Parts: sequence; structure tokens; C-alpha cells
Amino acid sequence: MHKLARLKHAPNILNQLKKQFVHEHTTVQLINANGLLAHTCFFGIFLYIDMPMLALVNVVSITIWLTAIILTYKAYIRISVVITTIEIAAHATIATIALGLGSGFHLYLWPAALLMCIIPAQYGKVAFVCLATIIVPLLLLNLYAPYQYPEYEALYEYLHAFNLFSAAVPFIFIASVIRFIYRHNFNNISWQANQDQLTGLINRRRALEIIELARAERQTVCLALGDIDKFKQVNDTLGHAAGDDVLVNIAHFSQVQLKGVGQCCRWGGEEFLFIFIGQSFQRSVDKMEEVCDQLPKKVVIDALQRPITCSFGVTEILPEESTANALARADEFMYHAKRNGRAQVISSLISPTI
Ligand SMILES: Nc1nc2c(ncn2[C@@H]2O[C@H](COP(=O)(O)OP(=O)(O)OP(=O)(O)O)[C@@H](O)[C@H]2O)c(=O)[nH]1
Repeated sequence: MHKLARLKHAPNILNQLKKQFVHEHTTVQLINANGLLAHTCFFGIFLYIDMPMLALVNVVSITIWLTAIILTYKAYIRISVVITTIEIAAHATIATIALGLGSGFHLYLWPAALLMCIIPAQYGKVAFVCLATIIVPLLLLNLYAPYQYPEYEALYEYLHAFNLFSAAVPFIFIASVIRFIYRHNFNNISWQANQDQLTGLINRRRALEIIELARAERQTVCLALGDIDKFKQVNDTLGHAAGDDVLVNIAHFSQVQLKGVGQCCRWGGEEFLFIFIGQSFQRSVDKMEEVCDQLPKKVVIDALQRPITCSFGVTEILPEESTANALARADEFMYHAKRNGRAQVISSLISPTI
């Protein structure tokens, strides 16, 4: 049997989900690592400035960040984000009350507010509670916390600079990740909206869009509708999976044949639409004759004991007619080819008289 090659960009839904999980997992672990590192530094800073109580608070914080790392590792991403959000809110509040706004500890609340965006979309309420956990202390601290304490005056310049930098890094990182997730999801959705899941060819929606765009630019558009001959027999004798492989193989073959000349679309079921933009009618017909001739030689299934063939109807969209009209004409020619004995191309610019 001919080695049936799946298109390399054919979708694998499980892989997509796995990729998405790996992205979320990696992002949260990097944030956790950042949090752990920052709190380890704070522990040293608080001991250095002789604030053992805050150093003790930091031991609790370090424990929370370590727990978050373990939870994320075990795939409890949502719980991990929730506990780190609470930790950031509590730590920023305690440190700001103890050292004043001038120390810059409240600045960590800004990157933490962005964390809500990386909580998976289906957990909207959790994301909202996380945001509230951050925004409420941020507002209250800015309104009511003292700005500086005279006894720590010498510290503010360095501490504020450290906290500013150390809060900016996760802010930039989380903002970049959100941008990446947005772009990744957008590409994914566009791909799904335009592509046929089985063959990787463009789908009917995208094909119609391409045709209308070309027509709007006043380009010549020729269409060829192709239908696999006696395809039911393939499914009935070899099974549906073998039928699917035939569809994938025909798609691959068509893409190679039409490269630089036209585009192939999975119109539906066992039907394909070939689109030629800016090509003459004769050139489009010649190309389809070539496809019709080559297909049985290139898409071979030994177990079937007969060649795989297709019947084609080719026409050109006339300037004054609708796309639907031209498609109906191509369809009529295709059925004409079926009635004529299959494995052939019937083409014309005008509707058949039969
Ligand atoms: N394996 C597989 N089969 C499909 C798919 N879509 C449509 N089919 C099958 O395509 C077959 C179409 O059969 P018919 O419309 O009877 O036509 P045919 O057997 O190709 O005969 P002619 O068109 O007259 O040459 C049906 O058996 C459908 O189940 C698909 O995605 N995968």
C-alpha cells in the first residue's frame, strides 16, 4: 500500500492542549521562581535592617512560594496562583505598613494584578477574586499608609530602587506572557476557522472568502469541483479510517500539483474545490486535466484493487454572475462527468443544455 502521509500541519487537538498546559505551567513556575528569589532577598534585607519580625513574615512567604512551586509541579496551577496572590497582597500590606510607602513594597501589587490574566478563562470568578485581593489593599495603602518613617530614612533610596526593579521584572514578564498567550490563541482560532481539521486544506468558509476577495479586485476566478469516484466503496470495503487516509492523500497530492497555480479546498465530505485566481480558463482546465490524469498514479491503495479517481467540473466565474451561480455550474459539470463514466474533466463557461 502506498505510504499515506498525513499533512505535517494537520491538527492534533491533544497536542494543542498539551502545549497550552506547558505554556501555563512554565509561566507560573517562572513567576514562582521569581517570587521565591525576591523573598529570599527580602529575608536578608529585613535581618540587615534589624526587623526580625518582618524576616519571620518572610519565612512564611518563602514557605508559601515553595508550596506554590510544588502545587504547580503537580498541575494545581489555579490553587498555586491563588495562594501566591494572597501572599503578595499580605506581604505588600504588612511591609508597607511597617516601612511606609516610600519603601516601595506596594509596587509588587501591580504585577500581581496582572496574574488574573493567566488564570484559565473558565475560572472567571477566581480571577476576579484574585484581582480584588490585590486592588483593595493597593487602594487602601495608597490612601492611608504613611509615606516614610524617620528612623528608616537612610534606607528608602536603596530599598525603593530595589523594589521598583524587582517589581518591574515580573510586570514586564507577565505582560509579555499575556501578549504571547493572546497571539497564540488568536493564531489557533484563526487556524481552526479557516482549515479543515482532517486534511489541513482550507475549508469552505475560507475558500469563499478568498474567491470574494479576488472578485473584489476584479481578478479572473476559475473554479473546479472534484468528487472522489465510488468513495463509499472505499469506506465500505476498507473502513472509514482508510477512507480518511485517501482524503488526506488526495489533499496532499492536490496541494503539490497546484503549487503556484491555484489553491485546493475541502469543500465538504469527499468533495474538493480547486480555485484558480488570475489564471485563464484554458490554463485552469489544462491543470485539472493533469490532476485528473496523475491522481490515480499518485494516490494508490493496493488493497482496493482499482485506482482512485475523481470527476471534475470546471468553469469560470463570469463578471456579472454570483459565485453561487458559478459553483452550481461547476457542480452540474462534475455530475455530468460522473454520468459520462467518471474519472474525467468536463468544463465550459456556459451552463450545460442537458
Ligand atoms: N472516510 C470518510 N468518508 C467520508 C467523509 N465524508 C464523506 N464520506 C463518505 O463519502 C461517501 C460518499 O458516497 P456517495 O455520495 O454515495 O458517492 P460515491 O460512493 O463517491 O459515488 P459517486 O460519487 O457516485 O462516484 C459516503 O460513504 C460518505 O460516508 C469523511 O470525512 N471520511
